Amino acid sequence: MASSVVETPSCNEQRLLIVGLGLIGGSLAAALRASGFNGVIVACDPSEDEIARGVEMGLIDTGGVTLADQVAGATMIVLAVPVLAMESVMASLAGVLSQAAANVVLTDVGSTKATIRDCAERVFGAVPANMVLGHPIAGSEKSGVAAANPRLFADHNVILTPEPGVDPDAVARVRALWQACGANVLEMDVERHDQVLARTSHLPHLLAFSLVDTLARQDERLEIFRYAAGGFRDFTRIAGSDPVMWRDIFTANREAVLASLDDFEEGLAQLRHAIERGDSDALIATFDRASHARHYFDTLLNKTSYQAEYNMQPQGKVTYRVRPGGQAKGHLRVPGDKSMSHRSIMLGALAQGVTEVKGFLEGEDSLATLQAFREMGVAIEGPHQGRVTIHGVGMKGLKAPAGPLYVGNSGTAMRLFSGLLAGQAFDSELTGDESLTKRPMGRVADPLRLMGASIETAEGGRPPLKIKGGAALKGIFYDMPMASAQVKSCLLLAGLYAEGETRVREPAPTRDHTERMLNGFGYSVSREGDTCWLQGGGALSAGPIDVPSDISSATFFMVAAAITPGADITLEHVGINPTRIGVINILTLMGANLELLNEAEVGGEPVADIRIRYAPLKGIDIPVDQVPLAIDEFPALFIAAANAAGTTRLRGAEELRVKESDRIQAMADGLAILGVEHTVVDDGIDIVGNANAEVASYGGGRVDSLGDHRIAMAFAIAALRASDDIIIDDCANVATSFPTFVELANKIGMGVNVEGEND
Ligand SMILES: O=C(O)C1=C[C@@H](OP(=O)(O)O)[C@@H](O)[C@H](O)C1
Ligand SMILES: C=C(OP(=O)(O)O)C(=O)O
Repeated sequence: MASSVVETPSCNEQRLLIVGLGLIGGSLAAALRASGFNGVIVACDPSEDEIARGVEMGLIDTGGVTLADQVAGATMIVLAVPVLAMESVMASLAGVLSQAAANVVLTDVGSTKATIRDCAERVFGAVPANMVLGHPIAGSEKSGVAAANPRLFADHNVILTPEPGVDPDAVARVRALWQACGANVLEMDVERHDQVLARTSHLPHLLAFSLVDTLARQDERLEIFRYAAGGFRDFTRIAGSDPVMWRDIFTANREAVLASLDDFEEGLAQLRHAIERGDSDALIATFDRASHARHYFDTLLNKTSYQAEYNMQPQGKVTYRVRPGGQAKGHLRVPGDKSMSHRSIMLGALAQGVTEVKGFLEGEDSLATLQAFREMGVAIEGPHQGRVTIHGVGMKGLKAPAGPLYVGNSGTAMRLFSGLLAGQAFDSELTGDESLTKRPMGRVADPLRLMGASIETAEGGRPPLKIKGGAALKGIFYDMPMASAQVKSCLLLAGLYAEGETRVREPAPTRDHTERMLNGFGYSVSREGDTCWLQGGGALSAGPIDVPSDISSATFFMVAAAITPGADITLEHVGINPTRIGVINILTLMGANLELLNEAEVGGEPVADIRIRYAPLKGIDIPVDQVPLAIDEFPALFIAAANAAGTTRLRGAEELRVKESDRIQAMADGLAILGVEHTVVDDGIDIVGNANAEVASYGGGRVDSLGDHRIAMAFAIAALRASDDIIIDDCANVATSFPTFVELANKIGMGVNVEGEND
């Protein structure tokens, strides 16, 4: 991997004047000095002692107490005085500014921006074109120049809030000033800045001041402080901050702080009420939500979350570089089934009682579903190593979420949620990531409307979905135009809330986890032939759920073994529900050596260990009735086809075009790069395989997964039989369904390297 040297941007001001030599002003001087700044640094402060200390510490060249004496020749002036002193300092400055350099730029470090903009307007008539308001988000409970710290701004954010008419060159120079101190510089408008800061900084300071003051006023204060341990210390460190500065901030940012205090008081009142009532579910729900949010915040800070990675690298620039060849050997347990993981949370939340789930998939898709229920007031503990405890709220116990529910990359979640939310008393909105935003939702919105739901979609029936609460749903008979378990499940979930019977006919069998799990929760779902139905108005009762390993994830290793001479892989405890085993049937038809061992039934779902050893494959016409039973497995099966003797033909698979990507085209594009002969048709593809075990089946090259997890993993497996490296772009989404894929791939003897954008 190439290493990259990041150079610290330099600040080229000739003479910097810092007005107010406290912690921030002093640290700015210290940071500039440490960066090798070549200009002169002067300071003005009402305290002669502070100036003398600044000189003695080597932070400033010179300084004094009168602004008029310091301003001559300044190319940049930084106002680092308390917020409420800002206006008088600006007024003094206005009188002497003509002595500064002709190209002087003014900036400030005030923690509130609307008041400072108002001061500038009063003093100068308007914010001058050479004035860039700014705020370094860094501080310390210490004050005074003696506490100056050259690293105070390193890796911290500095928010600039330039007015629309400000000179872009002035903005660039202030940006360079802070970048030289190691800060990340952002821009936003004044109002947004003040709201954000009220919530993230001012409110926590207010609470810390208040808590310490309340305790300190109680009689046994000495006793209390003597015993005060970690919790008190962690929560109240910032109560030691400069009182004058904070008085000024709360005076200046009054409106935004009061609004955030209102929200906080409401939350606190709810907690108080829960404690009074002894409502342990409400307490767990709040604490779990907060604890999860706090951990998520940590992953954002440490940049370990897929979401963070994805947000910070908008093109999802995680690349796999997979070495050609390698082995496929070992015993593996792939993570829990994604379809069942979503459903376990949904039904557990609506049940009476506590549902214990084991084997839950800790992938981004099912975690997003879990979080969405927390946002609707459901107490959920975990996941801890696949274990989740859901404190069901009953069919009518969900609460209106505070904002849109974000379901990430998951079509399953959005479609199942739409049915479930159509039956609620409250309005809701469903949003997702960029890929999900392109997927068709008319297939659920249309039949839900027939049931009486009121749903708005974006143009072309795409997300977001806005669902009106309080609709009186009526059961319908729906003859599905496509074989989709998501549409069927959506309607069954809406049917729980509908009057009468909801019946769904499917044109071909699709996965039946919703029906099985509803039955497992004591809610009767009937089936006759291709039609299933339920009566609305019943209740669910909680019970344990054992989620088996996901056959869709296991597929990548089944194909790995099927194409690699000498391979022998056993996949443990895999779900082999008859509506999911298309991949087993298709690989067997192609000649794969595949055995099911230790067959058993857990929680209403059949499971087995799957052992697969290398045997030469042959091309086949894939039976059309197997298509819905293997719908997510085709990207991997295309790689099997590329290694089989002769042609494999797939038809009747137009649904592949509306998954996380157009999977027919995405695979065809990648196969073309590897040099695999193929022909694309509307509803399928013909792939001509190379099946000589002695030589590689195709070349290497760089393919684009288009952010689709299954495309990424399919091409990774393909490398086992390639002649050269396969480099796969845009792989961050593998974390949605199979977070441990790379680890397991390397465990069986493949060589997958994960490269980030800067490698
Ligand atoms: O119901 C489910 O959990 C799923 C159904 C299938 O989608 P369709 O119903 O759109 O075929 C499948 O592709 C998806 O990964 C999961
Ligand atoms: C199609 C898939 O999932 P979803 O529809 O839930 O996004 C998949 O996992 O392959």
